[in-house]
Amino acid sequence: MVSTILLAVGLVAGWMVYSYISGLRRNVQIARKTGLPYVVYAVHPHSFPWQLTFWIWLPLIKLLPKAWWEKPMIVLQPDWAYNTNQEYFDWVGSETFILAGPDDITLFTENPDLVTQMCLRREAFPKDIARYGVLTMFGQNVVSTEGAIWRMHRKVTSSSFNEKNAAHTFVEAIGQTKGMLQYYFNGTTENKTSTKTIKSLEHDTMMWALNIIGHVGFGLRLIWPGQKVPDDPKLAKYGALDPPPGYTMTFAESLGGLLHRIITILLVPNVILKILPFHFAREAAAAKENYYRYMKEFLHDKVEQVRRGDREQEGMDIMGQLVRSTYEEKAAKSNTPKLTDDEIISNAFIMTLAGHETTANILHFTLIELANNPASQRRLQKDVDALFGDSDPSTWDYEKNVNPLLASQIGACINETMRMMPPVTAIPKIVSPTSDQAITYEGRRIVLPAGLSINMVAPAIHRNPRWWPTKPSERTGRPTDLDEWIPERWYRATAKSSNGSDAAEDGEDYGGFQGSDTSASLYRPVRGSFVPFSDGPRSCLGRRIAVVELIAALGVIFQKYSVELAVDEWATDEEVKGMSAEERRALYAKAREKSRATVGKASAIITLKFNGSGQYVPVRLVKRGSERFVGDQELV
Ligand code: HEM
Repeated sequence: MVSTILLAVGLVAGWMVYSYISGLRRNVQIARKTGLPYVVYAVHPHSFPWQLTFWIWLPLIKLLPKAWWEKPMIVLQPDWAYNTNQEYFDWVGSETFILAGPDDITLFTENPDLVTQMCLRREAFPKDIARYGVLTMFGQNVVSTEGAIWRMHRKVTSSSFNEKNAAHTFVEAIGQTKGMLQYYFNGTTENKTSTKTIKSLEHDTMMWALNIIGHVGFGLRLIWPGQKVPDDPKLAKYGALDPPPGYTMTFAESLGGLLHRIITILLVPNVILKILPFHFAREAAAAKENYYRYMKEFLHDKVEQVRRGDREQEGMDIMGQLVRSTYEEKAAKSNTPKLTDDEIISNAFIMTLAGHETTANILHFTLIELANNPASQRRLQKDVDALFGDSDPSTWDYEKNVNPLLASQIGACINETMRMMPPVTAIPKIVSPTSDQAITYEGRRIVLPAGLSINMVAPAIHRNPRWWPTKPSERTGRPTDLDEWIPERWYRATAKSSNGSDAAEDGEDYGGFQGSDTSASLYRPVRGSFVPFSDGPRSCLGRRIAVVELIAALGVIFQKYSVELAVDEWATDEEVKGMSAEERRALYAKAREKSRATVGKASAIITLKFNGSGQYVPVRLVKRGSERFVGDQELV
């Protein structure tokens, strides 16, 4: 008996060693055959065992002499792309390389030409949808599918993304930003010169973006604390600040909980989560149950509305579009593939998620960076004054103002935040599983094997000094200023030379906004070197909506207010009042140093943010003219 067990254990161990060695050999051969630079690792950073246990191994590896691990270990760390940017590519000495491990092999690139080829040739380089399993908890959707199924999801979802709805979004974003200001100033912005210290900016910008997409996308009226709940009982259910009867969470809480615990929810079935003796597990299960129930009822109401032939008068009515594609009489009778109820809910979920977290992160980081960079903030206010003067934001006209806003310091700041902190840090593609694909790289023809994983490393692409105009940093003395948030770089002249990409669009209309992501009056990056929204057929469907929300919010906030870092950690308000200019300058420098360090610790769980890690940058909104720090040109 014992010998049988020993034999079985020996066989399993032998098989594991054999698979490990043969897997590693095979992947190294594949990497070598491409002719691209490659690195070999005993463990692949994307492998499941490593992702689960890296926190045990990394400190142990660090016990070895630093020279052995310092550079090679970069790529094994989560968020290396954001935390170390160019460093690993510099160490490998190439803008593109292959990492071969025993159980996986991936091509990493920060080369704009390659990025463009891979984004535009959708069938040759489809999306690596296996990486999006996390977003399919309710069913398949436009983000998580490929091929013919994706076309069906895209066709149904894209029709709402037009300029009429962008204009509607502009108005709603103005209203929600006013709501946020009222909330910060406890109901009245009239006589107060400053808010209290705000520690919840990440949460509040999420709420701002959720309220906008909730209304524009789904016709829901989500509100700020202190605002009136809508009279319509159906709408009141989603906007309520306390859970309505039959629910244990508000709609916003259920979505927030779902996003906060998304990995737990994906890995552990709800029946188990519910019986686990941990608060976070029960909270995760409750969030999923509550959200699913809200959406089921919402779906049910929409189906009834569609059957009655009613249509929303304004807004994108994303749920209506989804429901009509399946339930409208004509669609119901046809034999074309249709979305199931769970796929409708899944698409609604993904639109809500994609439509709020990303945009919120950009507003959050832009506000922090404007507080860190008072001169840039003053320039932004000058542009807002020139565009709008004292006029009431409710009278601002979308068509007249959208291009001037995008061409102003507001556009420059948004671009700069998306360059430095792209919400989606890794854009995953794969070489078509059915055939090898040739690419042109640095003038050479390279053949990539079918099925190879590809990772486009957005933060590195955005900071690559070969493709971005740069100069030595005035602040740090480093040879490039690309690791610093400097919106003024967007006023540099656009270089005539391109990266010579010969990749062409396939000419098909995949819906959504067709124009450029950045203003023609600002610096135009080489194609493929600025991809916060990706590029080509699978690029972001909501990019116009996102940018419109952001320009509206920054316009409204900075017309009347400035944003400053709070310094409570070092000095009371009374102490600040008594300080000399020199002392205030030193104090603000300390706050800026801490703020920059905190922003540097952001991590990418779905999108780049603080991810509930307890980190925050404290700020205050101050009426213009009453600033303690940022209004003083001599100071900063
Ligand atoms: C600053 C804000 C935003 C950023 C940086 C951003 C970024 C991105 C990126 C990089 C992708 C491609 C992901 C990939 O290929 O793996 C994407 C896809 C997508 N985004 Fe956004 N996004 C933003 C806002 C929005 C908004 C507001 C919406 C909707 C209201 C939205 C809806 C979508 C959808 C539906 C897709 C999938 C498109 C497809 O695969 O056909 N996004 N986004």
